[in-house]
Amino acid sequence: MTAALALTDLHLAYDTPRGPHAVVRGLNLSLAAGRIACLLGPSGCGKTTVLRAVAGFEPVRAGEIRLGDTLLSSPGTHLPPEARRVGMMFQEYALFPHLDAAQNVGFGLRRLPAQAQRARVAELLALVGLADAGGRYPHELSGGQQQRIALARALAPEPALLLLDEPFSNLDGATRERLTVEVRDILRSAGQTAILVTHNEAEAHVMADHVGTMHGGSITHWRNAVAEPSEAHAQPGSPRPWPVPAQALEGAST
Ligand SMILES: Nc1ncnc2c1ncn2[C@@H]1O[C@H](COP(=O)(O)OP(=O)(O)OP(=O)(O)O)[C@@H](O)[C@H]1O
Repeated sequence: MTAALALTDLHLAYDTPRGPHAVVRGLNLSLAAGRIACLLGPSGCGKTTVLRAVAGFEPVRAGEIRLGDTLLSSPGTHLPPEARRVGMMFQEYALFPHLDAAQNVGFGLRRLPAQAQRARVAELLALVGLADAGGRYPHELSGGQQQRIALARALAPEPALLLLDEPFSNLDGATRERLTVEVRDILRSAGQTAILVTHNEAEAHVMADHVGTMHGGSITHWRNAVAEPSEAHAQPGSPRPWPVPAQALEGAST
């Protein structure tokens, strides 16, 4: 089940031979279940570090990270990555080359009975528009198709939160634009809470409900994105109304 995310007065730092290097200083972010936020900001401002901390790869120096009712991280708490129900789709998060598309998608489902696994894999392949590609190996797929399989793999275990770090940056311009819209519609139809990191402002506004700009270790601006309603979003029963009313601002910054 998708869940709300809250980062409260978050402080993150790397240990270096010269002492701790503070990267994130007092960052606050609040994202309702089913919403997509995007973090924008200059290179080196700490966007990836925030995602790494949410995924459980970096400890928290101060503040806390909560997903739904679960405290994921605080100075005294660190849930391991595999216990967080956080999925990841990263640019460099390549598919396993020796597994076909269906096996890649099913990778995180090995605890399910075989029949349930097969059904879930088929559902995910259909969701990303590659129902017939299950038997193909990564090298037989285009870059855009590989990223769609990577998205299916990330969504398969039904993460409460999905993190996307520059997922389209290896793709050519046209594929990138098309996939941005496709991925947005898939996430919205799944009602998936997600955070996207990108350098591309246009991409941020197409993908996200909220755009946070990072500077100096915190989010200095948080605004609702303005984009055309997607078809998926316009369906009756869609998890969220569109457009998001301007007054529904739900993130804050310090
Ligand atoms: N393992 C590490 N050890 C020490 N410093 C690090 C480490 N990883 C990142 N940093 C530093 O932390 C800061 C934030 O890095 P981060 O990768 O989060 O930035 P970013 O905003 O994602 O950048 P980009 O947009 O270029 O990917 C940078 O100054 C970087 O040099």
